[in-house]
Amino acid sequence: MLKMIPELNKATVRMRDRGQVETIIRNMQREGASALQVISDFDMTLTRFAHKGKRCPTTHNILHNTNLISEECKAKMSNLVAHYYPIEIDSSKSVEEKIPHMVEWWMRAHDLLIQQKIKKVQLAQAVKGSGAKLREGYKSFFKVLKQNSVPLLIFSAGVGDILEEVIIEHGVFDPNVRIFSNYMDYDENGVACTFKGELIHSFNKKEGALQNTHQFVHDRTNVLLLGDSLGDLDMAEGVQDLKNLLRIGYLNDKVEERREAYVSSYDIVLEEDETLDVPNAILNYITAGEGTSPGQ
Ligand SMILES: Nc1ccn([C@@H]2O[C@H](COP(=O)(O)O)[C@@H](O)[C@H]2O)c(=O)n1
Repeated sequence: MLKMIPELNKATVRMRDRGQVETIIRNMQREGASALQVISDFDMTLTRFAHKGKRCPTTHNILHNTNLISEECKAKMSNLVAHYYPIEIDSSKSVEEKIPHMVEWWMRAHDLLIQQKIKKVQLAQAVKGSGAKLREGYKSFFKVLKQNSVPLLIFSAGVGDILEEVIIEHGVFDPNVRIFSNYMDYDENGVACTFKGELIHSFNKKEGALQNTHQFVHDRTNVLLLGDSLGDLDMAEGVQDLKNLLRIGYLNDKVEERREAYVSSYDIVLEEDETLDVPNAILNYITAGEGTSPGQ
């Protein structure tokens, strides 16, 4: 197997149980593309965490960086990030402790955004040149999924409207891609007036998945899951009759501090890896020879 997927030997890769990873991948390969679906987080998972030493924006930050937002609002949004992001990634706090803070962060940020009277028609232009970058290797990732008709469910606590613009800008909003996220609602003049539906934040994806099982594809029982937070681990909870689940986690920030928690939770951990090399290699392996029996 390792010969077939040499990317698993990259220095950025950590695995708790290499044998188990190999077994899961082999099972998935045996059943092929027709049994597979991919469920992925978006910000800092499909998008880059950093580029040339600079942090890349999340979907919330993209809006922040545009001229659709006043300077006063930008300052307030920055203060929110400075206060709440350290809580989000604090390995000394439990998820239960973090949740009230996350709800507060998202609600305060969404209130600020709605006060800005953002027009839907301005979003595409605003996203262009915002610095949002999908990870290196994204073209191959989206192409292989599209060519093999493998559904990709993007499950994001970001801003869905912005997320869509980012993947449209990159030319990969393909018919097999479905998005489940926080979307804005617009009034009759096309001005954002509220956020629709239940709020999704980084640590309620399990509840979101269980309450929205219709968002998932049910006849594909093998799932490749990609995330960057411990809150992403349960994104496949909405899939019925799940058979094989391989969870790949990007560990982007505070690596030393969070390594243990990530390695004990994700099957494969990618440390400070700005590429999709490993997911791509696994996808290529699974989809290459449906029904064939690959060598070791
Ligand atoms: N006001 C906010 C709120 C959240 N964030 C970040 O966005 C990420 C959520 O999106 P996923 O696609 O990863 O689910 C989250 O991890 C927060 O750090 C933000 O930048 N601004």
